[in-house]
Amino acid sequence: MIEAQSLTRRYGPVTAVNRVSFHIGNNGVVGLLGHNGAGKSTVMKMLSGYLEPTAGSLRVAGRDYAHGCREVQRSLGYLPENLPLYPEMMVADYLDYAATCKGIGRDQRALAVREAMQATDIAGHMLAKIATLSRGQRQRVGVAQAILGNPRLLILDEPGNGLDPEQTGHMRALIKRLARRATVLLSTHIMQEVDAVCDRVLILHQGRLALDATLEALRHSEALSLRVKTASEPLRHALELVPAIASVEALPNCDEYRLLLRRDEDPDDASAAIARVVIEQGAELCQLLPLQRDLETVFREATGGSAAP
Ligand SMILES: Nc1ncnc2c1ncn2[C@@H]1O[C@H](COP(=O)(O)OP(=O)(O)OP(=O)(O)O)[C@@H](O)[C@H]1O
Repeated sequence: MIEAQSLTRRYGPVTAVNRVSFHIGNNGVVGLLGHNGAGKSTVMKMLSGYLEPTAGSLRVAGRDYAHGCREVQRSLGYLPENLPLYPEMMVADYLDYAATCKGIGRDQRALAVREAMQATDIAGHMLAKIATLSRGQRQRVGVAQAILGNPRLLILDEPGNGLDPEQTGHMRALIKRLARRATVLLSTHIMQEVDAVCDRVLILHQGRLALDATLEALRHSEALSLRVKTASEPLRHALELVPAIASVEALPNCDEYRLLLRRDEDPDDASAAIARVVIEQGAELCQLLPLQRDLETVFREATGGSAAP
């Protein structure tokens, strides 16, 4: 769906996005992460055709942006960071207007507006003036205009902004539903959001792509947690002799070990060998499970040690 090659954008002397390349296929949710000023919004503005790259190439839905992006713009939905809404307009009128701007035909418009309002749970406010809406409600109107006409590509710049916990849950469920038939690229500062909805993340750091990986790969760690009824020194020594294990760490004040596997060891084979050793040592096995890396740590590593945004 998206092919970005050496995408670069400068604002005068500032290089906001620096030779960023990535490919995104059809469907699924890709999270764009990074500290404030990392270049996320600039990437999204270029993808939506709102900003031209200074250098590099961009193909969306098979079309090269160098030959114009009007056609693609009609088939994508974009929620910018600060969507300008017309405060004096009613929600339904605004969405009808947005549908017109998107080129949705008169006969399709009412249905498209109704579907978008229902999906974002804003139908109850359809006759309210936008000026009277709360921040979260306005955010939902913003998402509603982005999904008008069921676009195949959705670019959502911080869609969770200003939502209460209940609405956050609805928004995440909506994004997952939309991702069954569209590619969703969203930026966020919230790690739980990434965890809850994303299949893959792109981490930007100072305008460069610092990491591009699936959540599954990111979470994978080569460590296992072992809990036994009673820890002992002989058990620890026996574990150290298991060929698949690189190191054994006994956690203080509990009967638990953190076992780091050697590179490329199969965790299932290693687990079977560990369970055998525990039994041979006469210890009782309470728990043996793979440890997952937390996303905060992954983010810190990718951005050179600074904490999650
Ligand atoms: N119109 C502009 N003119 C000049 N510099 C800009 C402009 N827009 C963005 N920048 C600069 O480009 C860099 C990237 O900004 P961008 O808004 O893309 O970052 P971001 O990752 O979206 O940040 P945030 O998380 O704060 O929204 C920053 O250094 C910013 O100051």
